[in-house]
Amino acid sequence: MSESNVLPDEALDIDVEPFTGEYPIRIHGLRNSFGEQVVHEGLDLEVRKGEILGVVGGSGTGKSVLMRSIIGLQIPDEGEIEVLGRSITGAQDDDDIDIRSRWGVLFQGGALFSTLTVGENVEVPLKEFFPEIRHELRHEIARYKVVLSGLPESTTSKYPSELSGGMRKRAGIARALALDPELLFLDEPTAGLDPIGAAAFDELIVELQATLDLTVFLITHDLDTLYEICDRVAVIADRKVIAVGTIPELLETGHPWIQEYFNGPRGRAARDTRDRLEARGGTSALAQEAAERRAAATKSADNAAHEGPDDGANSVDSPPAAKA
Ligand SMILES: Nc1ncnc2c1ncn2[C@@H]1O[C@H](COP(=O)(O)OP(=O)(O)OP(=O)(O)O)[C@@H](O)[C@H]1O
Repeated sequence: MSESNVLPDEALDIDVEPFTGEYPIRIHGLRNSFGEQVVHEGLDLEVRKGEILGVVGGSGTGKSVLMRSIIGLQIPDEGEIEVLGRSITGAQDDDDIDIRSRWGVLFQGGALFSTLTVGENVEVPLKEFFPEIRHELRHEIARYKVVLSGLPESTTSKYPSELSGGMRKRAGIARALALDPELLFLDEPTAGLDPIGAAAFDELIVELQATLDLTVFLITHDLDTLYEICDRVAVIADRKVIAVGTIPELLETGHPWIQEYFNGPRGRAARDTRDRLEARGGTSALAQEAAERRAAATKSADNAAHEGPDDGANSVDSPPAAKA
């Protein structure tokens, strides 16, 4: 990293005590509905500090709605959501320190502003929450976040349309990290990426989690991601979280959807790769082999479906299939 990427310690010297409790996200008795359709009913979930929690469930089971509820974009019918020790459901607009500055979000499509450069996109939350930061420092922070997300520094001045799907996801991560968040929300981050890009993105998430001490809420259909980087997995079915734990713990529940999801052919393949490579050691080797297996899966899926991958904007995969 160049000298210019080193930030002064006081760059984002915001007067907020980091959360020190055990569960930065607590949800109790959540109910969400759209007209007649009840999406969640009596949903409970606790996310542990410092974990990467994978969130899985069939298509339309309400994973994204759950994420939107946690970050205050969806007002629930009932229930209590506490984030970083503060009630989201009871939050007031004029709360002194805006809780939204303490999380970063990567939405499914990346949701970058197409008319802004990558650097300007990263600067958007900085301008919103810290308008007093002088613009040179803001540019510097943006450049730093771009590099932190594994992109060349030159990407800062590029427009989203000039980037590959994988680069756009990384740019989305750079923006999600703009405010040095404690929580990172990712909605299907590897969907639409090529297999090697998906494996590299998994590695990025692990690195960021470890170096920035993040708690990560990760919605995914990608079995490799679940096996390789998630500490625990929460399964949504029947309008609630039916189980949460490590994958071996989930398998002990005997729930048919869980069995089919993790013990189907793709689930077994993901697990075998993980086991083999753990025995050998080394996450890079693991990522490489998983990438090769993903490439093979992609090829066979492409042959079967005769469909090309999209640009990642709205890619949704049906469980129990692994991400193609
Ligand atoms: N704004 C909305 N208005 C009406 N219905 C909605 C709205 N948002 C979500 N829904 C419905 O809520 C249900 C859950 O949607 P959600 O996007 O959370 O599913 P999901 O589990 O993330 O699915 P997928 O895995 O396919 O992305 C769906 O049936 C969806 O149509």
